[in-house]
Amino acid sequence: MLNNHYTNNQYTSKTLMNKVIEIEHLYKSFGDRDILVDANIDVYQGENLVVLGRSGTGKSVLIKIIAGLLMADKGNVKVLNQSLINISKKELNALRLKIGFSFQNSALYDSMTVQENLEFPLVRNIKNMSRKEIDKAVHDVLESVGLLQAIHQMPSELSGGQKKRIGIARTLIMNPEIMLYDEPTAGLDPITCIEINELINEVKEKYHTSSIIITHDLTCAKEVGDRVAVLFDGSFKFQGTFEEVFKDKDPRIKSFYDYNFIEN
Ligand SMILES: Nc1ncnc2c1ncn2[C@@H]1O[C@H](COP(=O)(O)OP(=O)(O)OP(=O)(O)O)[C@@H](O)[C@H]1O
Repeated sequence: MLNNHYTNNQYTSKTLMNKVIEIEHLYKSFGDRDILVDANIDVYQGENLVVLGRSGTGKSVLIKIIAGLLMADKGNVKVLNQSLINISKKELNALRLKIGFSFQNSALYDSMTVQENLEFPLVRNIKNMSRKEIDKAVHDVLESVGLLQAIHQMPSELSGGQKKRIGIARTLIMNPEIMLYDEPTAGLDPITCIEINELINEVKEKYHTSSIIITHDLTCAKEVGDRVAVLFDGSFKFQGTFEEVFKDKDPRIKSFYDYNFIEN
């Protein structure tokens, strides 16, 4: 595991310097269903932004747009100072290398060992790496996620939490500037959730990433979120620190809280 000493929710004005993701007046519909309707949100360098919202409100759609996997209908989306509107395929491919996407299901290749899964993005995207360099990168990233011992295992031999770690490692091996986590603690037991929350904070510290974390888990939101933004009816209605947002007496916030049993 990483060995660092930081305080969660360390959120200072120093963080609020550079915007790494800028979303202005974003619209996205599927057929006649409006999913994102004038959504506005920024992510600042070095912060963990947690996005909360009920099922089907468009949280995954939002991060897929940021990762260039879906196109916006309207609005401005800028990632690392690059506008995604009218971006060329070549520019998008280059940008995607700087974005790590941790999928809900970890998205590992079942027929490959952990080592092969981790090598895959390197071999595919970086030419001229020597065997020694690849081995070192795999070793280092596995050490970072605390799973060096799993290097020769198949995904089917891993627990849900271990798969999640390897999925995160596979994105970290590319040294991304931005991490997008889609429900990183979904389906995990409470202890493993705590470990994944710690890992998300450790990744931020060690890899200097800026991240969006989508979750329904308010403990996760509280532990990893420098800032929290809540999506309702297609746009962000509440933003602030966890404490600021959940101090709000708005019934929409209260109903969210009532379904999560955490200490205030
Ligand atoms: N490619 C697509 N084509 C058509 N509809 C889609 C597509 N992607 C998402 N949707 C719809 O958009 C809506 C928002 O989906 P999204 O996956 O973003 O929800 P979510 O907020 O992440 O929900 P959950 O918390 O349950 O994961 C859903 O109704 C979904 O069915």
